[in-house]
Amino acid sequence: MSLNLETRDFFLLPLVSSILLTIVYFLFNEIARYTARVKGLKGPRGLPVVGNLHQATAEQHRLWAKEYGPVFQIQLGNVPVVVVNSAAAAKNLFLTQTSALNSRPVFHVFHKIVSKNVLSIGTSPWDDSCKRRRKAAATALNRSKTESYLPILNLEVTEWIRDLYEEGNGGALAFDPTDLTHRLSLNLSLTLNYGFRAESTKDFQNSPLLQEVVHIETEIGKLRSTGSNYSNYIPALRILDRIKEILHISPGPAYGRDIGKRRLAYIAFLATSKQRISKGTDNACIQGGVLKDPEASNLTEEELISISFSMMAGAETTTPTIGWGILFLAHHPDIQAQAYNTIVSGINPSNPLAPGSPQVDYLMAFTKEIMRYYTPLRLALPKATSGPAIWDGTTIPANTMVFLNSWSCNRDPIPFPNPDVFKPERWMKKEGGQRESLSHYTFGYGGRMCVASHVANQGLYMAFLNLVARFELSPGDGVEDINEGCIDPMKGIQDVRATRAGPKGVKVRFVPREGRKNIEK
Ligand code: HEM
Repeated sequence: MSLNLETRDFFLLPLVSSILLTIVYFLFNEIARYTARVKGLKGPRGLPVVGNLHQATAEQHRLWAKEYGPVFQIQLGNVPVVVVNSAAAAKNLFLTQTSALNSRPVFHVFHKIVSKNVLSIGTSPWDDSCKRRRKAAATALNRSKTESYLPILNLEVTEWIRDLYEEGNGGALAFDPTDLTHRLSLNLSLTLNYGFRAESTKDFQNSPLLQEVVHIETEIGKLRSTGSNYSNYIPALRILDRIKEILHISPGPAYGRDIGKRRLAYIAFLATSKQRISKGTDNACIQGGVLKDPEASNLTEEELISISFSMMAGAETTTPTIGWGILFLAHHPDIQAQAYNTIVSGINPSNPLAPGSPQVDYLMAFTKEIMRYYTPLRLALPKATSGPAIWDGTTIPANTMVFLNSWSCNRDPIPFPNPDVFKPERWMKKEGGQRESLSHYTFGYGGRMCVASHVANQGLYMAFLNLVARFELSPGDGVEDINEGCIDPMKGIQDVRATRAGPKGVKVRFVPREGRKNIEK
């Protein structure tokens, strides 16, 4: 009998102590979570331990703004996050108080495991080095430099059009264009950044380095994601991850470390750029611009690599934006016809990119409206306060994480009346030209806004312009292809928790307007 009791105690004691320890941990953790909140700012509290982690989507934040006001706080595990949801609030915080809201948060997974040594600009907290890197990249990508990149954009878009023609067998077959669009985006990033590209689809598929870049960028996107990677917000999960790694149950942090190391292979691109510049055989490109800029001569090797990382990350956002645009056009023959008619009436439709061709206002307005309506980066990139900021009398302390809900700002009825209606005309002046005073929030806002907005905007415009001028688009024949839900910015989204809001891959038919001749021009 006594032996039995001892045996039971042997098993009971550790069990009871671990249950007690867990309870104590949860109690202390809940106190920590409670005290971490921004004092005086309303917001949903969510569940114990996870807070609002399971609800953290841009659309949910937009709905909460109706209840808690345009600026409120959520809690991701232990971390309070201030969410900014209206155009006026964004102006008040990110523009009027820029210096307090210029930083980026430090995440456990990305900053301490994946990218310990070199950070891209978009993930760097604000300091002198970040300032230098951002200035160098912004100079190489400003409005006037964008002009020198037009031939690159033209070449890539023309190749993409040819690919769409070939893949669809001249309009006979419907197909999902995501892969081809991804290649366009990646080639754009490579050429813009380093001045060289994959010459053909074959080159692209056969190059282990390019295939590696595609894989690494996709994985980096996941490891950077603010909506997943729960160990960023729940410290206990970090211990569990480590245990799983030691017991070989899952790769755990080792996977992130490996991806981070493999990303450093992009140094090979940088070395090629440098060689070409020293031989005088370089083409206009961002790295060339940075390397030749006397003001950027003090950049260290790590800072140059950081700029490379930042440029490659941009490719990931171009693909979903073009993806939505293609689907929208395929399902809206009316808008397609209007866009085509404005091209025909304005410039030669078979060569809309001829040098000197005037900008087609309706197509530029269409480009902006696609960006507003779908908002591919719905929570922009996470920001952090570098000093105290004030909202409506409440102090948001330094080192608080802040989300700009671009999706919600783009649905703000004050700058955008009837925000749920797709209306390119909202961007155009009655007397012609664009309404320069109006801007969407898709490139972010304030001191850390996208440095490549001019180039990205021009690239998207050229893609849509060529698409409409060359093809008549229509949905494929499958049930999913014709379902109108696929162009709904909420129902049609591939993964609502992903950082980038891309469409589900559905099929589209690209029928050439004037047959092969038009494509070859
Ligand atoms: C459709 C295309 C693109 C969209 C929608 C987009 C959007 C954004 C957004 C929302 C941010 C964060 C802004 C903020 O925090 O306020 C950002 C930052 C950034 N983007 Fe883009 N981007 C695009 C293309 C690109 C491209 C092609 C490049 C590079 C060539 C690029 C380079 C950057 C960099 C370096 C930053 C970090 C800026 C900083 O932290 O100071 N982006 N972008």
